[in-house]
Amino acid sequence: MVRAKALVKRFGGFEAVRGIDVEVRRGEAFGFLGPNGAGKSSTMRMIACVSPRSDGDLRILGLDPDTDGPRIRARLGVVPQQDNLDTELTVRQNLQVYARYFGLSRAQARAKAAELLEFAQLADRADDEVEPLSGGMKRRLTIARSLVNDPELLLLDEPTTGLDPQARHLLWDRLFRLKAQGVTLIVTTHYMDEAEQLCDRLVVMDGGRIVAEGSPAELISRYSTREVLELRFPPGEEAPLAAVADLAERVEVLPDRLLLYTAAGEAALEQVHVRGIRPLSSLVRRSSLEDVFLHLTGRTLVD
Ligand SMILES: Nc1ncnc2c1ncn2[C@@H]1O[C@H](COP(=O)(O)OP(=O)(O)OP(=O)(O)O)[C@@H](O)[C@H]1O
Repeated sequence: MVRAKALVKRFGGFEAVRGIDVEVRRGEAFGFLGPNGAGKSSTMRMIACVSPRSDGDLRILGLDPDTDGPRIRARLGVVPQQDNLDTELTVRQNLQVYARYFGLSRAQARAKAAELLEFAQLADRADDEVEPLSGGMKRRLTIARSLVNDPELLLLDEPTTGLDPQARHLLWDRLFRLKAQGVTLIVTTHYMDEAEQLCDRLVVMDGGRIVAEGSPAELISRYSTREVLELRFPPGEEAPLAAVADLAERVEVLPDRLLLYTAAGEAALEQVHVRGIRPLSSLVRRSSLEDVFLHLTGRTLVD
């Protein structure tokens, strides 16, 4: 669906995307995970054919965006980072008018809007204005609108940023449904849990480069241990790093806590107690993509 080789995006002298190789296969959910400024949106905009590449090779659906932009765009759905719904129109009209842009007849546009209202679980709000909708509803409507042309490939830039947990889960559920229908998804996100939930494969980006690639499970087993013991200490107090360093394969020091990477978190915690170390709180959890990112870059995803 997408093949990028040594893909570069420059803004003046600044390289936002610094020679990345990416391959997205039909039917998969593929993710770009990284912190703000990693180059995710810049990459997405090149794939969406709205921003030309500066260098390297890019094929979308086997076509070249430089020469075949309109043909590619006709087969894509794009959900931008900011909702750009038409607030002059009702929920239903947003879908119908957009469907007409894509060349559907009036009757086809009406039928398509009805189908997508069901999909977005907005049928009961069909004739309401857009403005009073919740953030999650607006997001679902934006996604529904991106589907009017039955796209093979759907690009979602930070689909759930700013939404509450319930709204996020509802939205993920809609995306799972699309995937089950065979739509290929490409998602950018700085939420590790979103990447873990949604993506079959992903690349971790930082500073315009890809720093790791694989399935969430592969990345976690390659770059982290099975478990993590988190120890929190009072603010301003120096964490007893030397006293715990031998209890883990690796220790990360964050401003408010120590992270001990180990296959056996409970056993390590027992030793912490045996040694008379008294953290404010402790937690044993499974490793996540956040730990992968921390290991690869020395920074947390959301600072
Ligand atoms: N139009 C532009 N002109 C100049 N610099 C830009 C432009 N768009 C993006 N950049 C810069 O390129 C870098 C990558 O930005 P990009 O938006 O691709 O990152 P991102 O990973 O999507 O981050 P975010 O999560 O904040 O959207 C940033 O340093 C950004 O300031």
